[in-house]
Amino acid sequence: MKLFETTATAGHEQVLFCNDQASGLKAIIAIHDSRLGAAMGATRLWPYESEVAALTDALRLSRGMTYKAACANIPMGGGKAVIIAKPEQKTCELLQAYGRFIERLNGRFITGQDINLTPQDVRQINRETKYVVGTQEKSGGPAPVTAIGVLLGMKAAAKYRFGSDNLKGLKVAVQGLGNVGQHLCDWLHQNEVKLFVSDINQAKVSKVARLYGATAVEPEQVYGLDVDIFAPCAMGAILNTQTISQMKASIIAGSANNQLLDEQVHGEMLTDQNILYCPDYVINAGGLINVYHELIGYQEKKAISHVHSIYDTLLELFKKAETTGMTTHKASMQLAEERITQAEQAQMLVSA
Ligand SMILES: NC(=O)c1ccc[n+]([C@@H]2O[C@H](COP(=O)([O-])OP(=O)(O)OC[C@H]3O[C@@H](n4cnc5c(N)ncnc54)[C@H](O)[C@@H]3O)[C@@H](O)[C@H]2O)c1
Ligand SMILES: N[C@@H](Cc1c[nH]c2ccccc12)C(=O)O
Repeated sequence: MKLFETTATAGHEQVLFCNDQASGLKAIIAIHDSRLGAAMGATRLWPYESEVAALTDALRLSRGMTYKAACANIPMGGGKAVIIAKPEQKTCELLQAYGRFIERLNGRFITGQDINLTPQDVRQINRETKYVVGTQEKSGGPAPVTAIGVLLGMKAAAKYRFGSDNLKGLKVAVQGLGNVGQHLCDWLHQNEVKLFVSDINQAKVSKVARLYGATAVEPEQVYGLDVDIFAPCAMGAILNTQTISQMKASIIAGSANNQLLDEQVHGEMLTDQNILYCPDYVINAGGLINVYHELIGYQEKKAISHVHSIYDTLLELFKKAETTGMTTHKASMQLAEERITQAEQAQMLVSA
């Protein structure tokens, strides 16, 4: 892998490889763009099969965070960190060593909880650095608010595609019943949708099926279901040639990051199949919005009202994509770039 070429192509500013021999920590912190402010991005712990896979994940996710912040009108940059480890290799020493690396960045990178980190783990990191947001004690954890954003995004898509944002009676399939997925199912149940759910964890499927009268579906069957909306809330790269070719849904609206395996190829494939795709970093920005509000003095009402902007942003993007003929993904990238340039110019005017 050509490191400088790869990182420069996607516009990354800085990538840090963190080694701590004593605790065995191996982490990568990717700062994609800090033109508008410190780079924000949660930390994921994952037993990557190779270092290249870890770096690739950090690079893709950090770039997504820049676009997520820009589309949500958050004056911050984008970053992401990955710790290469199995969950059972997590120790207090390892997390604290990681915290010291964050602290040394002196506020250039602000992080928090992502996959395989618990609130207790974040507390360990927090012992060594103040640059942590999204804890239970502060804004209360991002997942419930992410789910609200996804629900609003789904409503915007239904409005655009079906003429009404009332979801009642629509068939919705949710893939992944984790922190976000379960909150989303609760909202969807309240909105009287016909719910189909899948997860690789059978206990979660049984719980959600029982709570909300949802129909349980085998993980591999979720793509071909005859539903109106597909909500991917598990892992990335699930929108690929094999899965898209099975799809009957008219709308894709879910929380997972990096849903498109190949942004261009699979973005276009969705358009060709007349499937309205809600760009992941636009619809799943609720969590980022919520933790960002900690930095400006957290008030729940203000944070939720900010999350409501996801609805209008998506409607704007759907229109832009339709009138220009570009994919919704491309339209959202353009919107992000435009907002970053505008905000940068405004900052230059203020400092001149
Ligand atoms: N938590 C947030 O606030 C937030 C914000 C933005 C984006 N996201 C993204 O949303 C997704 C879900 O986040 P989360 O916090 O709920 O994670 P989570 O780890 O709590 O839940 C993920 C769920 O997906 C299931 N899963 C894994 N592989 C699967 C498969 N092949 N088929 C079906 N289910 C599978 C897991 O068993 C788990 O229940 C992730 O991609 C995450 O990056 C989360
Ligand atoms: N992980 C979330 C947002 C998030 C949660 N906690 C954080 C802490 C810092 C920065 C971002 C976050 C996302 O992908 O959007």
